[in-house]
Amino acid sequence: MLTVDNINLHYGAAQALRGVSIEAPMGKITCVLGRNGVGKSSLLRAITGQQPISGGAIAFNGESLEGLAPYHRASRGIGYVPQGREIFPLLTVKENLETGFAPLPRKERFIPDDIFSLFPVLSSMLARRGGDLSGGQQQQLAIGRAMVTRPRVLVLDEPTEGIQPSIIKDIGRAIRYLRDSTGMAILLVEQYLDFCRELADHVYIMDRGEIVHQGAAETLDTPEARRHLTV
Ligand SMILES: Nc1ncnc2c1ncn2[C@@H]1O[C@H](COP(=O)(O)OP(=O)(O)OP(=O)(O)O)[C@@H](O)[C@H]1O
Repeated sequence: MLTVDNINLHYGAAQALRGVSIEAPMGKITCVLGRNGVGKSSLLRAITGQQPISGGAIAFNGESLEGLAPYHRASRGIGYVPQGREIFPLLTVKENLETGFAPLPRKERFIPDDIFSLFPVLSSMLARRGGDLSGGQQQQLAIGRAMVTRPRVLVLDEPTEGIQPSIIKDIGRAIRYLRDSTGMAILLVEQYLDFCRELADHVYIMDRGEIVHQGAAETLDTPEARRHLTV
């Protein structure tokens, strides 16, 4: 499992994470909910190594990730779907998927077929430029690109942001399939409560840089949980 233990994160003098601890077990979907600006992306940037932490520890299956660059964390099996997708607009869909080869040994440098079964639209658009895809198609491409790296932990930053309902359903289905077929740990941060309630095995709520609630998905319906999620 992925373990985040009591981490702090600062941007200069401003503290974005305060003593955050979460666990993302293998074969489970763990969801971190919170309003804008509470520190959800900072948590994922700490896990993927994009942003250094100023206290605490992050480990995968008991091995510390401390000091490892994002590239090395990807080789250890941490796959990342960043907020806003970060598709390369001038590369084709196929080339975007192939950027996921970077952390892989040579014999694993191929695109797994299940990406195209999950997201058939990608197979019909392999030669199209990433920048010409719709937002929903780009999100599917970003998840596909992370799958190319054969992650053991998949970390997703607001996968439903700006996406139409039918594609949100496809993305939810894909995330469930990945949990059930590969047994990977899935950690996603979201503002969209219904998406998390349907998908998550375990939820955390963040508020102002801290974890303020945790429990099964059904506990999101308690007044105390709601209070942290309403503006
Ligand atoms: N590069 C940065 N430099 C300085 N402050 C930052 C930086 N990135 C984020 N912050 C601040 O840290 C806090 C947490 O931001 P973060 O992006 O982690 O929140 P979030 O919950 O992901 O929000 P959103 O849902 O809007 O993406 C915010 O107050 C934000 O302004």
